[in-house]
Amino acid sequence: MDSDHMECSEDERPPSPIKFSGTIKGKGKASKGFTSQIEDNLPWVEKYRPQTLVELVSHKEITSTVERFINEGRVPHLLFYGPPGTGKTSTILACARKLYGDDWRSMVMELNASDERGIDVVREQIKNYAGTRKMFSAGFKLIILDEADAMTQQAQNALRRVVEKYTKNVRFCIICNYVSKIIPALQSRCTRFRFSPIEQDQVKSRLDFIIQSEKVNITNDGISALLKLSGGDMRRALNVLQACHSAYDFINASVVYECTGNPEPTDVEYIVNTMSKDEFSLAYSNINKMRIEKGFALQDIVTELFKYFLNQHDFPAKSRVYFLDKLSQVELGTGSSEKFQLISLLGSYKIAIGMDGEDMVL
Ligand SMILES: Nc1ncnc2c1ncn2[C@@H]1O[C@H](COP(=O)(O)OP(=O)(O)OP(=O)(O)O)[C@@H](O)[C@H]1O
Repeated sequence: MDSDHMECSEDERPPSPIKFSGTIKGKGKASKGFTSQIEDNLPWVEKYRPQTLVELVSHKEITSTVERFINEGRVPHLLFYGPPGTGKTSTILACARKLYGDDWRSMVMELNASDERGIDVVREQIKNYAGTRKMFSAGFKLIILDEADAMTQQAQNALRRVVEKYTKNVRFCIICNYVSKIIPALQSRCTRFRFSPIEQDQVKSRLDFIIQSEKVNITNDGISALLKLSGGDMRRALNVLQACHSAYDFINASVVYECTGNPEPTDVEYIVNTMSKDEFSLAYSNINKMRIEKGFALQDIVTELFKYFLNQHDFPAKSRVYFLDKLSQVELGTGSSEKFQLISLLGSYKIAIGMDGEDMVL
């Protein structure tokens, strides 16, 4: 069965002004016991990683299919793909717990395929691990191969033979963001499951639970901003929430935007205003000044403008299509000078609003 659910989308996030270190301290919890203190210091993504398939708030069709494989004792090699933070690793770890119970760690080997030591080391580890045969309740061991899309074609070809050779006593779960980077021969040996960005209401239900458990003081508009910025990436939602909670006693939308370094809706309005009303060089210096003062990456401005104009139905359709196209070109050009990109963005906007002629239907 092939459960394809979405296209992978690139997700390059800007550096956040308040960096999430993973060692954020709990607030006012010094009197707690040692175990609680360790728990308090855990990143929430780990503290609240679902332990069972039922606890996963999304992709129920995937979890129920995999659960059926486990119950029927017919687990195939698996290929989980999709954008970051959508529960691929959490799902396979929950499967491991279901398969092996409390002893799951001794039955599972987790490898990062992008490991700098290269495929030879990875292959050697797999061989050593897969080659040792034991009797287990499930009858096979599990090897989780994360970030498999970072492997070269050559390495993937080598892996193909390893998968074949040890199928008797090992199941592989290959995890990646971009399935197109996995060679067809490896794909065809696996049952593929596509993890789409998590629905907003599902992210919200998990956030609500954690907000209550951690007694986070957050407004509704703060939660909405979190949902909007996370774009279906649960890891990002939890990391930003924890970073905000550790830095502020009270969280609203502004705090969330400040924490992530993303432009607020009022900033976007300001940018659109100056682009529309001011002449080229003044608009350029206004946006540049704001960008430097507020520490925005140009890519974030581009992303926000893209979302803004996508829904700007008052804007003539022809101009809108032209500008959206130019925005995506600027986005693709990330890495070149931000100054030139901003000039190009502004120039495209001026051309777009100067466009006459018949309108198009979008
Ligand atoms: N469906 C879900 N239900 C509840 N929490 C989730 C879910 N998916 C993800 N999370 C939370 O987000 C964190 C990151 O998820 P996970 O590591 O499973 O993502 P991933 O898809 O493997 O990401 P990547 O591709 O970056 O490795 C988890 O630790 C968990 O806290």
